[in-house]
Amino acid sequence: MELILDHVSHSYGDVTVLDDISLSVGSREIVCIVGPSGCGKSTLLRILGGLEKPDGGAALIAGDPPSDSLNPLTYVFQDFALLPWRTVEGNVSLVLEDHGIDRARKREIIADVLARTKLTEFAHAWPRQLSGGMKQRVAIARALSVNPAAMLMDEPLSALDSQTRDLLMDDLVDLWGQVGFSACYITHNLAEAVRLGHRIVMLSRRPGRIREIVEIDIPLAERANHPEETAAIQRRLWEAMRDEARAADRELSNVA
Ligand SMILES: Nc1ncnc2c1ncn2[C@@H]1O[C@H](COP(=O)(O)OP(=O)(O)OP(=O)(O)O)[C@@H](O)[C@H]1O
Repeated sequence: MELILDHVSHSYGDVTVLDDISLSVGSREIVCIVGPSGCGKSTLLRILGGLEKPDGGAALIAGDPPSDSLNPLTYVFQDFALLPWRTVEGNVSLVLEDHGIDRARKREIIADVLARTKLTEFAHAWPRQLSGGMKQRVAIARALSVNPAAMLMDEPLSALDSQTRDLLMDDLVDLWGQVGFSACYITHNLAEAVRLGHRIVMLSRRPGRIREIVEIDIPLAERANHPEETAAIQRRLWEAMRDEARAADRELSNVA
């Protein structure tokens, strides 16, 4: 299954947020979207997920989701969005309800995703007992449990400290090696994009237009062993983005 944005434009009132965006997220592909504050990254993700209808162009899905997919698209948010009154297991089980799955199969799916996200021993813990990194693992386990064709990830690691973020990036790389998920992954953090993205789509400041698409052909699992190449890509992205990021920052502070 492929997610496609075809010449998408969008405005809120008089403010044009996205201008003529065309991109695709293929099967087993992680596409990272980077760009200055307010350039429309979250809007793009909502349009891709069908939560918002674009003013111009179209969000399309080509091909079929995996046959056992319960939900073709799932979101992972920065703030984890866990229910505090449900345990880890209960939070995952929530998204499996109303799909007509029998209890044994549900238990099997939950055990599988908790194992993949290294949460087995925390199955009965409450969200308040977990660190930020663990909470985000639960959110990722929950997203994976429906076997989505693609995950829509809106700055999933940005609420975490840098060490936890590094650990979770390693976990996401491992997970991708195991289940080969597809994702559209929004981030402010270029190091994250260079570590996790098969392709990086760089947007201009608002109205967001595609400035550049960078394809990284170093396999995800090997990137940690190529610090010089990845640092060079990150530097180049930052050089291309710096002036726009500064201008966007000034623009936003003027508004405030
Ligand atoms: N529902 C809405 N109604 C009106 N304006 C909106 C709405 N959603 C977003 N905007 C505006 O659209 C612009 C783009 O917002 P969006 O959140 O998509 O950008 P972003 O690149 O994700 O921002 P950031 O990097 O700061 O998270 C911003 O100026 C924002 O204030």
